[in-house]
Amino acid sequence: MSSKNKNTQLVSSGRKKAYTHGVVNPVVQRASTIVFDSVSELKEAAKTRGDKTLFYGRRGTTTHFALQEAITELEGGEGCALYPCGAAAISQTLLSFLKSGDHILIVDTVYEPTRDFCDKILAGLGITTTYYPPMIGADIKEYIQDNTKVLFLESPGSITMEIQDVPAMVQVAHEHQLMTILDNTYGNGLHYRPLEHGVDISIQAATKYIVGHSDVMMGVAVANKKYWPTLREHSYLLGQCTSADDAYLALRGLRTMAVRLNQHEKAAIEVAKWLEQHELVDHIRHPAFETCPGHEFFKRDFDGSNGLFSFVMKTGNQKAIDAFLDSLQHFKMGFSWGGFESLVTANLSMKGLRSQTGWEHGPVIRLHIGLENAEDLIADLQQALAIYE
Ligand SMILES: Cc1ncc(COP(=O)(O)O)c(CNNC(=O)CNC(=O)c2ccccc2[N+](=O)[O-])c1O
Repeated sequence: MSSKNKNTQLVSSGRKKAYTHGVVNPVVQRASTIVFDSVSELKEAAKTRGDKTLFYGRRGTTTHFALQEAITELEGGEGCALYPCGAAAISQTLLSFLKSGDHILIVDTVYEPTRDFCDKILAGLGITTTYYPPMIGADIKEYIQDNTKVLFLESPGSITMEIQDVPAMVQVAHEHQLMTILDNTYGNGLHYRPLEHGVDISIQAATKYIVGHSDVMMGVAVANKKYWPTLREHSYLLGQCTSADDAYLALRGLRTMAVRLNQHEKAAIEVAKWLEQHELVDHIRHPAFETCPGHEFFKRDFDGSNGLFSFVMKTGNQKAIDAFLDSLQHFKMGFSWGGFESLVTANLSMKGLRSQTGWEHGPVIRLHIGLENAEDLIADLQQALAIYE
């Protein structure tokens, strides 16, 4: 389904009368205990307790069911599991399908806490990880071992924004009976739907664009028909649940996600174009720009971009970076993105963030372009770059 049709879907999905009781939004149904009036009623509920049936708080309530339905439709899957944050969605999804002795392939540009989870938790469970270069494509087959179970992708990659050739890699993975999981926080279901490209499970930090207001932590994982039953049951056994209030706020964010993303995309391209011509900037790492590795795959596979991109300075040192960051007024330093506010993070190098790919460029500055006026953001960058040396 194209993104423009998705606009209507984002307004109408998850609004069954059973969830809304006749008003526009779902009710906020907070619960631990669900009570039953008879043994037969309890037995009936137990039969479908994992499938949007009121049974126990940990299985969710109608508020959760409404959000799960909407995100399942957004990503085009069989079912959606909810988690307390994006990192939990990643770690608990991996734990749902791996056992000691297994081996996994993780893209080298993966979000750093995902790397830490693999190196510090999975390794301790006897699960080994190999990181692969993001642009490897079908040559991923060279990395597959007899005990490899999962190919994990994140496209674009964190901070350096490389877009992967997902269909080519997924084809090789499936030829070798691997499960494929993709961190789709950037693609958000509106601009990229991994399951349409053969991926088995799409994960998002709903914390970002789905919630869209920097006030809820949440993760979501949408699986296809083959993997949904296991994901649903194992996320339950791992005790993964979220509050009805957060589910309500995430669904509320979803309703305006298309409109917000239009503005994020428009302003980010305007700011990136201004930075592209700046004498201190080496190149732009925005998927919609030819200077971003994998731009050809973005053009082929994505329906749009958002407020997140990086740019690379020709030169710089920590002192210059710190002075640049401190002088910014509208761009705030903070560990997240996808809300209405503009944010900035900077890395002098990619040391410690990559193990398979070098970084032969200058400092990387990552921006999240919020909903402020683009001219104001450009003026802010202009004055901060003026003192950069
Ligand atoms: C692609 C992707 N996938 C998962 C998550 C985690 O989501 P969560 O924050 O809801 O757990 C995120 C979180 N995004 N946050 C950021 O990128 C901000 N930077 C960090 O969180 C970060 C980066 C490097 C090292 C440590 C951190 N950190 O704050 O933990 C993500 O970008």
